[in-house]
Amino acid sequence: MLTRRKPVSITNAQKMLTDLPLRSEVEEIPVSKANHRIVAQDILAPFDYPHFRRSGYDGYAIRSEDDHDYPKIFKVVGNIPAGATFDQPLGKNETTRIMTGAFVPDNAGKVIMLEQTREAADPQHIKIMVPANHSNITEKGTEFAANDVLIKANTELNPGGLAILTALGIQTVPVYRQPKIAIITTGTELIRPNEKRRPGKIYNSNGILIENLVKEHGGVVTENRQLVDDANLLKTTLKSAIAQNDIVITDGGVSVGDYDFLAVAALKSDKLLFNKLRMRPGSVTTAFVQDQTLVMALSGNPGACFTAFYLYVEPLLSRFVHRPSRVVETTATLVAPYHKTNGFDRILRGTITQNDHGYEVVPNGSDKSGDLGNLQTTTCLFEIPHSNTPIALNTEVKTWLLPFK
Ligand SMILES: Nc1nc2c(c(=O)[nH]1)N[C@H]1C(S)=C(S)[C@@H](COP(=O)(O)OP(=O)(O)OC[C@H]3O[C@@H](n4cnc5c(N)ncnc54)[C@H](O)[C@@H]3O)O[C@H]1N2
Ligand code: MOO
Repeated sequence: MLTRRKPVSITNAQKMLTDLPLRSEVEEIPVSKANHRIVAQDILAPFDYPHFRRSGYDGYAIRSEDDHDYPKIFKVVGNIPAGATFDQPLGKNETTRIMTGAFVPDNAGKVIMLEQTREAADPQHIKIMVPANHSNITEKGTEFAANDVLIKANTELNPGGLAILTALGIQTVPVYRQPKIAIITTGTELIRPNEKRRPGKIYNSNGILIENLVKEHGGVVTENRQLVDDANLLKTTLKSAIAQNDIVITDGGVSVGDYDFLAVAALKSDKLLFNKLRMRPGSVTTAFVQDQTLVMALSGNPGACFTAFYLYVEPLLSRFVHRPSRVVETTATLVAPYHKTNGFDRILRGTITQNDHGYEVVPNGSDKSGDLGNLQTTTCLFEIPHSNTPIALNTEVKTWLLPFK
């Protein structure tokens, strides 16, 4: 029997998901594996950085009190390559040859660059021609004092951050655990890429779409199953995916058809959040909680699947790791005509450009739920609000900028 569904606005659906608690946890992982992970607490410097005085140039280290009356001959009492140390204090008008990055003797106050020196008659001596304007020494603790914050909590690490941690001798870092995501695509019409094309069958494009969207946004895909439409098979697959993952994403079988078994699972679930949205494409997007695990049931239509991923799933993946959503909501001026009217808010795949006045948006080809030709080139989604009359040109429309585009 057909059950009437209660349509929910995009904003309300997003709020229902935002209010849902997620199982965020912290784990300690090697810094070498932490690129793009979100740091779970302030990371403090374990020591002053640099932790010894370092020469900024290849040259000669001298005492500050000898730094006058040039040109002047100094006695060379040592040679300090990078990586070595030098314990003996410099005496009056004594110097040591020193290389960039090398340990500066404790009582040296300056490094004179090689270019400002000349060989003396005696190889044990060097002639320094002019004074240096700067000490040319990087003092201990110049960049960080011990206990300074190196990386703030909730920061996404990047290669630069990994370098900072490594320079400070930090080998592991506490980060938010990545959400474990199971993907279940459904449909007896689906075939795999290596299968022969035949009438009635289509290649499963949403499976690879969702898997890579999830990975791009920091989820770990634990399984990506493709099921024929079979109520029992779905039931057992769903049960095991729910038990082992933080979020389960399903695709297809969520409308009102004879084989739409996900729609049935949603109605029987512990908590149905929504199974009809006031938006198109993606009106059938459904969310429910079963055994404390969220199931996001996306439409089988590729355009709807793509749209709903960005509006509902990406924010969940970001929130799981305490990162702001990468789908940035803004407004843009609609600068191409759009004549269709809709009872539901229509979300168009668009192309965004920025000029001195702000963003401008135009539809990027088809707005059809079942079309996928524009998924590669779409840079934003934007909303044509429901109305009986066509939207006027140059109206400001709600727009979501898509990441990785
Ligand atoms: N009587 C009604 N029929 C439909 C309604 C309705 O309200 N009443 N809603 C329509 C809308 S809107 C949508 S959207 C679709 C949603 O259907 P489902 O989410 O249940 O998805 P399916 O029926 O399984 O498939 C829809 C479409 O997408 C193709 N598909 C499915 N899986 C994949 C995949 N992995 N990769 C690529 N393409 C896929 C599938 O073959 C269908 O063509 O329902 C309308 N019907
Ligand atoms: O719900 Mo469908 O995705 O509008 O076309």
